[in-house]
Amino acid sequence: MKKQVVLYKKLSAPLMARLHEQAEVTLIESLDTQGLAKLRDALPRAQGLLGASLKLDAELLDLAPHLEAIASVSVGVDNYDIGYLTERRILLSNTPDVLTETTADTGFALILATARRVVELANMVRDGQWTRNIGPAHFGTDVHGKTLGIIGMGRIGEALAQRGHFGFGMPVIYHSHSPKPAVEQRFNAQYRSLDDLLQQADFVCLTLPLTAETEGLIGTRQFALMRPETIFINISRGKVVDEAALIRALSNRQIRAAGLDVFEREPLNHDSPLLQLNNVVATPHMGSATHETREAMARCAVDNLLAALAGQRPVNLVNPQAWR
Ligand SMILES: NC(=O)C1=CN([C@@H]2O[C@H](COP(=O)(O)OP(=O)(O)OC[C@H]3O[C@@H](n4cnc5c(N)ncnc54)[C@H](O)[C@@H]3O)[C@@H](O)[C@H]2O)C=CC1
Ligand SMILES: O=C(O)C(=O)CO
Repeated sequence: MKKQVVLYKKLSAPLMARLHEQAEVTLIESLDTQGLAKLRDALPRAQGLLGASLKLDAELLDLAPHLEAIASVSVGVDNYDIGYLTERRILLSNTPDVLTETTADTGFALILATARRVVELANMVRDGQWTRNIGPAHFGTDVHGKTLGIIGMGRIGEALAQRGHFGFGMPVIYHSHSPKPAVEQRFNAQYRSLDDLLQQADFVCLTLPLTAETEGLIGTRQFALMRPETIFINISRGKVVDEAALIRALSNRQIRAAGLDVFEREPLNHDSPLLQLNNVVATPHMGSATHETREAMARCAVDNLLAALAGQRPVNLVNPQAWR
C-alpha cells in the first residue's frame, strides 16, 4: 500500500510526478487559515510530511500518530522540536549543501549593497533625484581589502569566506564552535573570540543556526563592541539578534549599516523601524531563493522523504538517534 504524504509546499511537476508514483499525496497549497485547517484534517493519516516555513510544534504533531518522517525543504531546522521528534522516532531530514553557494551569494549581495549604498542610490535615480554629479554625501565604503568577519564557519560561512578571500582580497577572521585548521589554510583565515571579532571586523556576518545557544547572541553589548564603520550582515536567522538593540545601534550610528535577510518576525512588518533607516538593506528571506536552488532543495527533500518512507536512512538525517 502506498504511504500517505502531506505536502505543505508546491513542488514542480516532475517532483510531484515522482511523489505520486510512490505515495498518496495531499497538497496544502498555502499556509493561510484555510490551508492550516486542511493540514489539521490531513495530519491524522499522514506518514510523511514535506514542506518549509511552518513551526511544527507538538500540538500539531500530536494530530499525526502515524507520522514516520518529515522532510524539511530548508537547511535550518529551528522550526522543529528535535527532542520531541526523536522521542517519537520521527525521522527529520533537511537540505544542506545544495543551497550553500546561493545563500553565500545573497550574503555577498548584502555586503556590496550596504557598503556601496546600491539600493539607496538606485532609488535616488529612480525618484528623479539624480540632478548633478554625486559627491561625498553619497559615497559608500570599499569592500575589497576590508576585514570579513564570519560568525559560524560552517558550509555557508566557508562559501562566504571563499568569495571574500579569492574575489575581494579580504582578510578573513571567524568565530565558530572551534577553530578549523583546513579553513584557515584555504582562506588564510584567523580564529577570533566572539568579542575580538566584533571589534575587528569591518563586516560582521552571521552564518550560524538558530539554537537555544545562539538565540539573542548579538545584543546591546555586542553592538557596543562594533565600530562606527562596521557593517552588520545577517543571513542566518532573525532571532539570533536582539532586533531592538540592532535598531538602536543603527539609529545612533554606532554601526554604519546593516544588510538583513532574516528578521525576528517574518514577513517583516511594513511599520518596522528598520524600514525607516536608509542605512538598512532588508530582503525577504531570499537567501536560497533562485529557481535552480529551490528546485534542488525540493528534489533533495523528496529523496530524503521517499528514502525514509521506504525504510532507508535518509542521506540528510538530522536526528540520527531516531534511526533504529
Ligand atoms: N537566509 C536564508 O535564506 C538562509 C539561511 N540559512 C541559515 O544558515 C544557517 C547555517 O547553514 P549552514 O552553513 O548550512 O550550517 P552549518 O551547520 O554548516 O554551519 C553552521 C556553523 O555555525 C557554527 N555554530 C553553531 N552554533 C554556534 C555557536 N553558538 N557559536 C559559534 N558557532 C556556532 C557551527 O559549528 C557551524 O560551523 C542555517 O542553520 C540557517 O539558519 C541557511 C540557508 C538559507
Ligand atoms: O534553508 C534554510 O534554512 C532557509 O532559511 C531557506 O533556504
